[in-house]
Amino acid sequence: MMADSKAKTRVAVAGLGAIGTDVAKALDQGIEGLTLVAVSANSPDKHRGWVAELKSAPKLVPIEQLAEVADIVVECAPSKLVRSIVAPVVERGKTAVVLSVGALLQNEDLVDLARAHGGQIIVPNGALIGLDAVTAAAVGTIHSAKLVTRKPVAGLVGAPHLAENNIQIEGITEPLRIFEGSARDAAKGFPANLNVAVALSLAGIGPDRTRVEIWADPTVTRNTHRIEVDSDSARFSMMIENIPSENPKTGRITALSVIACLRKLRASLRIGT
Ligand SMILES: NC(=O)C1=CN([C@@H]2O[C@H](COP(=O)(O)OP(=O)(O)OC[C@H]3O[C@@H](n4cnc5c(N)ncnc54)[C@H](O)[C@@H]3O)[C@@H](O)[C@H]2O)C=CC1
Ligand SMILES: O=C([O-])CC(=O)C(=O)O
Repeated sequence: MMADSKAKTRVAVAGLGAIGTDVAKALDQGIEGLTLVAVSANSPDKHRGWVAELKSAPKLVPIEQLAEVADIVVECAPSKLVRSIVAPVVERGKTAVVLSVGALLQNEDLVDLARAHGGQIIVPNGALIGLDAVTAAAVGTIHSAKLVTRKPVAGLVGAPHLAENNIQIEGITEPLRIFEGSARDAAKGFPANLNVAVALSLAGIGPDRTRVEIWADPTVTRNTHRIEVDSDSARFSMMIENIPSENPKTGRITALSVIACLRKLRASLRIGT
């Protein structure tokens, strides 16, 4: 017998930008076992038209209300809002899917909060490749983990690290290494660009031991991430070249990764860790 809508897990999307819009539309198109019940936007009036036309017609509510109406809240908002979106969710023993992973480092107690209340924080692969292999290797011992990111200039402008260190990238004609250091420092210096570094570090050996290099590269049109991991079970390196979405800082595959992650939650066949 088919499960009726009452048996479906209720999902809400916080932030209707490059990622959130695609995720909300995919949920509305149908994901096994899930139903879209609410969305949040900074300027609700801008979104009222298309949201009302969705089959599910989710409510447009402020982020503070999402945890009350949904079982799963997908955070796709600016990183400064992570705490206000995620805390009420995990406090109720519910699930938060977090995209602004970089901000988890300044809000590590959210994980404790989730543990204390039986909630869960899920970090999808997002724009990165290989977190399944990294989490598997981390069951054993990872000796080293490194991320090398190359982005077109448009994917990096405005990052605090550039202003703080007086680094000019507009108009460069050759690749320029603009950062080398830990994932923790990469997240501070590039809060809207380097969620991938923090995701890799949380999957593996943590933000202080995970090394990161960032290049502003006028020769690439894609956000390119290469991970290199050496462990007692395997050595691997993988590269992903992301086509930017309408937000040049965000790869198109990020929203697809969230959709794939949501599909896995209730799918009858689940592939990959
Ligand atoms: N984990 C990963 O691999 C990746 C993570 N990200 C991160 O995911 C987050 C979302 O990324 P994008 O969708 O590209 O950003 P975006 O800037 O396109 O969208 C964010 C949306 O949140 C909205 N917003 C702002 N204040 C709000 C409020 N008070 N209530 C509701 N909505 C509000 C904005 O108006 C905007 O539409 C960012 O923090 C980004 O850094 C981005 C790419 C990859
Ligand atoms: O890590 C991020 O925040 C975004 C990113 O590099 C990408 O989309 O390729």
